[in-house]
Amino acid sequence: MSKIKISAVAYTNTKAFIYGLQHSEIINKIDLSLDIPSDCAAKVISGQVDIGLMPVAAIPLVPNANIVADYCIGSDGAVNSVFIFSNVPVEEIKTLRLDSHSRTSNNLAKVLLKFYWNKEVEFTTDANAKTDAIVLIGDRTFGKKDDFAFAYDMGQEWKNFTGLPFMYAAWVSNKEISQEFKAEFNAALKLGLNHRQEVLKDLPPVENFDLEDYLYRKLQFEVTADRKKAMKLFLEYIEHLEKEPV
Ligand SMILES: C=C(O[C@@H]1C=C(C(=O)O)C=C[C@H]1O)C(=O)O
Repeated sequence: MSKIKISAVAYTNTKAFIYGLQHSEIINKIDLSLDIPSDCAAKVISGQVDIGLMPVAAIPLVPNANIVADYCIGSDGAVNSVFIFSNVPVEEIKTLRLDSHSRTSNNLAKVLLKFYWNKEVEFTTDANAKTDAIVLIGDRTFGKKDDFAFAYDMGQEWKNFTGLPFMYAAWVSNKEISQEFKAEFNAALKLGLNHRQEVLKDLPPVENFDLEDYLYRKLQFEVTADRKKAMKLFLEYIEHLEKEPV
């Protein structure tokens, strides 16, 4: 039987899931690659893999997309790894550099700036551009909050805006996946979440960053009804962004 190809995120937020997959029988039935989120998205969209930990903003681009697991990368309020870092308060941001690793958080920044903060901002993907503010996600943000005059946690800002939790990435397939495999996959992800203490033991400490708080409290991993509602609302806002004349 050919193996199911899976692309997972290479960040700390996904370590418990990886632990679960690696400590379950399912590891022999999958081809696992670890990628930055934007590459996860590209691989699921192109069909290079069958399942990916897909940035939710890019789910509409996946042919035959299906969420295949009960677990995700989410938060309810602050997540502590998805930021707008800025030299000026948000009211004064005129230019913002997006993060090439991201699909969801770049769009979340656009949605929040336009619909919550009512700001027209110029966005760039040019890594060398000098801007008032930047989007930064994942491990590269750990312990960096104090390096900037302003750090806006976008999980918290989304909660302030909508009252809802958030879902950054979900396990999405681009083809029919058997119930049997889905059940085994879910069980493996759950096993990983139940072994977060082991995961923590293997992580090198990070200055100015509480990894335990991150893995147990800031990150929330369940695909709940409210998180699905948030995803739907977020995707609607993204559509409105795209319909705006430039
Ligand atoms: C919480 C996070 O969630 C993520 C953010 C993503 C994005 O912005 O596209 C995609 C996957 C997740 O890794 C994070 O990376 O810090």
